[in-house]
Amino acid sequence: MEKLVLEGGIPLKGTIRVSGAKNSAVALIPATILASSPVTLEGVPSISDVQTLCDLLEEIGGQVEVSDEKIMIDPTNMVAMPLPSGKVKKLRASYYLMGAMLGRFKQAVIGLPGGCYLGPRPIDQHIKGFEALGAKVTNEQGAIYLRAEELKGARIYLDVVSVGATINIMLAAVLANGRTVIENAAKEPEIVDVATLLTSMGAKIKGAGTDVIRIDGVESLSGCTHTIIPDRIEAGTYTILAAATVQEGDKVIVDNVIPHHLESLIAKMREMNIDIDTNDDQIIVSGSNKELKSVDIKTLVYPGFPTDLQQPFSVLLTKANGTAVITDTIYGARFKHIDELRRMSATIKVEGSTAIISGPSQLQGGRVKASDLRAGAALVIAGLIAEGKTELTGLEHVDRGYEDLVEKLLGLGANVWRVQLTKQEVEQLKNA
Ligand SMILES: CC(=O)N[C@H]1[C@@H](OP(=O)(O)OP(=O)(O)OC[C@H]2O[C@@H](n3ccc(=O)[nH]c3=O)[C@H](O)[C@@H]2O)O[C@H](CO)[C@@H](O)[C@@H]1O
Ligand SMILES: C=C(OP(=O)(O)O)C(=O)O
Repeated sequence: MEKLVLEGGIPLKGTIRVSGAKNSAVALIPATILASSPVTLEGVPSISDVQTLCDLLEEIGGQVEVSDEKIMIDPTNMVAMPLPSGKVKKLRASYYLMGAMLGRFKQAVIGLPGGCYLGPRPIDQHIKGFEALGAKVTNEQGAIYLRAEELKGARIYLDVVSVGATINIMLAAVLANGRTVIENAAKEPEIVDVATLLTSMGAKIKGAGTDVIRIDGVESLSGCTHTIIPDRIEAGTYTILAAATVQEGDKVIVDNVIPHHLESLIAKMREMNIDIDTNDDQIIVSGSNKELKSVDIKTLVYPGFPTDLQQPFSVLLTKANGTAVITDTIYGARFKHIDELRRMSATIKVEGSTAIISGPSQLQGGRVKASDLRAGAALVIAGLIAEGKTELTGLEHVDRGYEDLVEKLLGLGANVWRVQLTKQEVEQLKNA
């Protein structure tokens, strides 16, 4: 086990490159199960969620070859092996094995997923979709059993706009007989990315990126090559980090971005008085002497402000003048990082699904722990703007979603390093 040590207060500048999107990669990898020949994915981030999914595909007989941001997956010899526990609990996106295996084998046994604990994260809409397509679905001792004689296209209205349910139903429907219509579908860019891969494999999908998706089932799907979109959440994290650390006269360039994916964030940052420009594939944050203004944010489904950037953004708000109100309408309990920020001297109150930040305050370095992935990202930013040193544990969460974090931060001039925890520190963490 390791901790990340961050020296606070160093102004950052230069260029930071964004990797392929975690939330696309973790859906595209299971989607390859549906093909009858090898699929190559390009721009795959080297993060632990990707590694875990590749291991799971190997467990069911897939052949996976990884080289330099490229993964070749040969699904030819895959079988409907049950995956009731073990690695499936390490990540949220293992739920995509349900849709993909049901689609290909008409049966699957998959353990309930893990991932960030953000309050309850039900999968009832995924199951409603599978059942509408003709599957019998049961939950037996923490594993979901799915079985269908035949999958038949259906009209499915999602009661909640869900990224996971939209993608999972697409995966199950592409090889079903007839037409499936998903109404009230999620519109996140990752859904479009998955639809693009499936279409290259031969699927017939219309409307991905809108709230009605139509899928006409086909007989079979074949291999192809697909390049993953850039990670808008990683890009947003570094844009926030840039605004928090760049000094007057300097710039931070966040490279390999689709700026359109981050319009809600960019608009809020401009409201705060941050100098921010975009070109085709970069976001440029320039340092200035302008006072940062507090803004309120409310997380919403895409294209609204992403819940995954709420925690990093809360750190930037501790530097702003005035009172900021953050409301998370997607995950009302996504505030575990706030206790740690308070420990670092931030003035923040949490009331229900709202956090109220009074700024500005100068954060102080300290020992803090990441409770989940974006809490970890938030605390990295906090450590970089704090006075003194910060030691961050819980890195297994951060490693799920940020490729080469230390190297990328060093590239901007930060002083950060990873250190092995002592036995005593490991004990202290276990007892905390
Ligand atoms: C691997 C992945 O892509 N994870 C992302 C995905 O998670 P995930 O796909 O799990 O999130 P959803 O979009 O499904 O969740 C949105 C909301 O719907 C609720 N819900 C969802 C499904 C369901 O069957 N029933 C139900 O009630 C959830 O509790 C939540 O309140 O989208 C979230 C919202 O943008 C992001 O924070 C996660 O980073
Ligand atoms: C919540 C997240 O991930 P997951 O759904 O994989 O837990 C995230 O990426 O912020």
